[in-house]
Amino acid sequence: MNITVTSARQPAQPAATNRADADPAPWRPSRAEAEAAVRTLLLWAGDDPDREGLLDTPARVARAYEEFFSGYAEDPVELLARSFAETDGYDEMVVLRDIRLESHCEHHMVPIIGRAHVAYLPAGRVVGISKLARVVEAYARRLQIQEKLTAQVANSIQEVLQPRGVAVVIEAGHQCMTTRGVHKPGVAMITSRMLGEFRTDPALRREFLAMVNSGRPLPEA
Ligand SMILES: Nc1nc2c(ncn2[C@@H]2O[C@H](COP(=O)(O)OP(=O)(O)OP(=O)(O)O)[C@@H](O)[C@H]2O)c(=O)[nH]1
Ligand SMILES: [Zn+2]
Repeated sequence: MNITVTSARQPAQPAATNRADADPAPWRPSRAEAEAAVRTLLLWAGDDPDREGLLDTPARVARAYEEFFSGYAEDPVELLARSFAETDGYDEMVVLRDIRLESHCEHHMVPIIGRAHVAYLPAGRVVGISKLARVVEAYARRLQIQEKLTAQVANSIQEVLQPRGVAVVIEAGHQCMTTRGVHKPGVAMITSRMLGEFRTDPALRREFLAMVNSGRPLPEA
């Protein structure tokens, strides 16, 4: 594998620099520095990073982190920018239920696994449904707390698509509560963010919640 070693502090280039929810890092270490940090953690855990089984582990962990945290390079505004107006006046709720969610808790950097349900009430334009799942993914693949993740997904859809309302429910298990700390398996954290008509109209909110039928067992981690 080719590793480019650079000691220069590179300014991070978060995609959404114009947005209030952007999380700009002041600089990013090089790949080699990231791998060296993993080596330090292996030593600190009590193992030998030079034994055969661990030789490639720093590089593997760096690659895994690239995947886990690829959301920093995604711009949800861009993802939602393409919308369609030819809907013959469709103005009922559009619901995407059971979007698998894989995120990492910002306190312990361990997985948050669950599902998201996203709905909006079109005001003229609709968006490709995969884009709603991509927005969930763009925010989930960052270090998160569930409340912020839920708000970010709803806010970005509202801001870009400007529908009559947006509803987001996220149900997830936090491995920082199951594999460490308080050790309580089977606990689901449920968060919701209702905007526009979903916030002001209780019947609409009930209709959405009935459709998503939250509370079923969470997906396996
Ligand atoms: N509100 C909220 N809390 C979270 C989320 N993910 C993890 N937490 C909690 O964040 C808290 C961090 O608390 P601290 O006391 O600073 O950390 P800690 O000593 O590791 O806490 P314990 O997990 O209780 O062992 C814990 O209570 C976690 O359960 C989340 O998405 N939202
Ligand atoms: Zn945690």
